[in-house]
Amino acid sequence: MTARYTMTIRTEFAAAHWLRDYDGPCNRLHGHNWKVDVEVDASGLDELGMGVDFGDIKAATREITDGLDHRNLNDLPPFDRLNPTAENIAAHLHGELSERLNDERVRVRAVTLWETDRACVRYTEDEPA
Ligand SMILES: Nc1nc2c(c(=O)[nH]1)N=C([C@H](O)[C@H](O)COP(=O)(O)OP(=O)(O)OP(=O)(O)O)CN2
Ligand SMILES: [Zn+2]
Repeated sequence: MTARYTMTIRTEFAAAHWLRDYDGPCNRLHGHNWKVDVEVDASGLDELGMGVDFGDIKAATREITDGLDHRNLNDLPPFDRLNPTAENIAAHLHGELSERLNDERVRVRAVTLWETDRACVRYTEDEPA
């Protein structure tokens, strides 16, 4: 049996957005306090007995979300061309985090983006066969 450890951190940021071509009030500028849950898998432990230090996951996440905080997402790449839906934001965060954290032992498993307390998207990617 192979051990797998999944670390999860949560952080948040505040940002405005509006949805292009959306038939409803979300096509007007409005804001959310977005919550971000990041799940990271490790296939083993380091010399300290950690999969990945929670602090390292938080630091990598905040490095990205600091650029989104108190901004209008529609003004920022890639959301100046890609609709800033929870789906697209979660996928974007997953890609940016994977570049920072993935290595031979560590994989970003999922990013869950909470748009409100009642609605979230969880983004994952299938491993290539
Ligand atoms: N699958 C998705 N659905 C919706 C998204 C999205 O990103 N992905 N986004 C929105 C809007 O951004 C909107 O701001 C959120 O709307 P809603 O969930 O209706 O938020 P409310 O707080 O108004 O919800 P109530 O629970 O009805 O009060 C819409 N859909
Ligand atoms: Zn919204």
